[in-house]
Amino acid sequence: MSRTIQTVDAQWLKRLLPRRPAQAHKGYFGHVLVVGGDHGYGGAAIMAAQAAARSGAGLVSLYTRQEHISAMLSRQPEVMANHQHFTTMLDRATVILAGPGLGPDSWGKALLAQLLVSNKPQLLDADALNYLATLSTAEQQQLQHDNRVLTPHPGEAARLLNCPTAAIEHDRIAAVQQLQQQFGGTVLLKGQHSLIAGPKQQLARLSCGNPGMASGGMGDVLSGIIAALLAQGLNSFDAAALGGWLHGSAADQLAAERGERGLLATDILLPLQKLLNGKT
Ligand SMILES: NC(=O)C1=CN([C@@H]2O[C@H](COP(=O)(O)OP(=O)(O)OC[C@H]3O[C@@H](n4cnc5c(N)ncnc54)[C@H](O)[C@@H]3O)[C@@H](O)[C@H]2O)[C@@H](O)CC1
Ligand SMILES: Nc1ncnc2c1ncn2[C@@H]1O[C@H](COP(=O)(O)OP(=O)(O)O)[C@@H](O)[C@H]1O
Repeated sequence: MSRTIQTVDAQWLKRLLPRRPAQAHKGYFGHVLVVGGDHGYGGAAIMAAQAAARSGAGLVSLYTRQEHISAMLSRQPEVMANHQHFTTMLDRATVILAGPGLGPDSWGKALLAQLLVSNKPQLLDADALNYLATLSTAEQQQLQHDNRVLTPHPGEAARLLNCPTAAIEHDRIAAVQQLQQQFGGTVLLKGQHSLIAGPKQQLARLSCGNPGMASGGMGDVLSGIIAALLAQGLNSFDAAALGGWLHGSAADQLAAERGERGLLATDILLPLQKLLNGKT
C-alpha cells in the first residue's frame, strides 16, 4: 500500500514548538538520560548529551564510564554526569537515549537489559540497535514501544532486518516501513533524504541535509536533538521528523556559509539554537 509522503518544513517547528509559557521552569521540559560511552567511545555519548542540552531539554544527565566524566563536565557542565547509581538515574529521567558509543560488551548489554523494559519515551541508536538485532523476533516484539524512536543508518538497518546494506539502499521506503512494522514506534532511516515512518502509518522524508554531514558523530548529535524534543512532549514521529529537519537545516546553513568539507558534528550546535527558536 502506498502512503502519502510528508515533507518536513519550517511550519512543523511553529506547530510543534510554540512559545514557552512565561512561568515555565526546567521541570516543564523533561529530563533526558543519555546512556553510552564505553572505553574508547566517550565522544559519542558526550556529543549526544551536549546536543540534548542545546535542543531545549530541561535537564540532561549522562551515565557513562568513569573516565569520560571530566571530559563531559569540562565541555558542558550543565550536563549531570555519573558512572554510578544507574537505577536512580533511570528513575529520575523522563526520556532515555541509549546507544552512542555504548559498545558491544557486557557493560552496555547489562544497561540495555534494564532500560529497554522501561515504558518511558526512548531513543535507541548505534550499539543499542545492534543489540536489538541480536534478539529473537519474539523478544523484539515483546519490547515494542510506540513512544520509541530508532535511528539506524543503512548499516544498522541491514543488521536489524538481517539483509545486506545494498538491499536497504535499493528500496529505502520499503526498508523504513518494514523496520517500523517489526520494531514498532518511529524509525528514522538515515542517509541522503532521511525517511521517517511512524506508528500511525505516517511517512515523511527530509529534503534538507548535505554530504558535509558524512563525518563521525553526526548521528550522535541527531540523537540528542530528537531526545530533547521527546522530553519537551513531542510524540515519537513528530520528534524524529522535526529533529531530523533541524539537524539537516543547521548543516545546510553551515555548508552555505563555510562549505561542506570539514563540517563537524558539534558545529551543528552553533546554528541549532537559532533555528529551534524560529530565527533563521
Ligand atoms: N567520537 C566518537 O566517540 C564516535 C563514536 N561512534 C561510535 O562508534 C561505534 C560504531 O559505530 P559506526 O556507525 O561507526 O559503526 P557501524 O559498523 O555500525 O557502521 C559503519 C558501517 O555501516 C555502514 N554505513 C554507515 N552509514 C551508512 C550509509 N549512510 N550508507 C550506507 N552504509 C552506511 C557502512 O558499511 C559503514 O562501514 C558506535 O558506538 C558509535 O556510537 C560513532 O558515532 C562516531 C563518533
Ligand atoms: N550525504 C548525506 N546527505 C544528507 N545527510 C547525510 C549525508 N551523510 C550523512 N548524513 C546524515 O548525517 C548523519 C550520520 O549519522 P551516522 O551515520 O549515525 O553517524 P555517526 O555514527 O558517526 O554518528 C545522519 O543524520 C545522516 O542522515
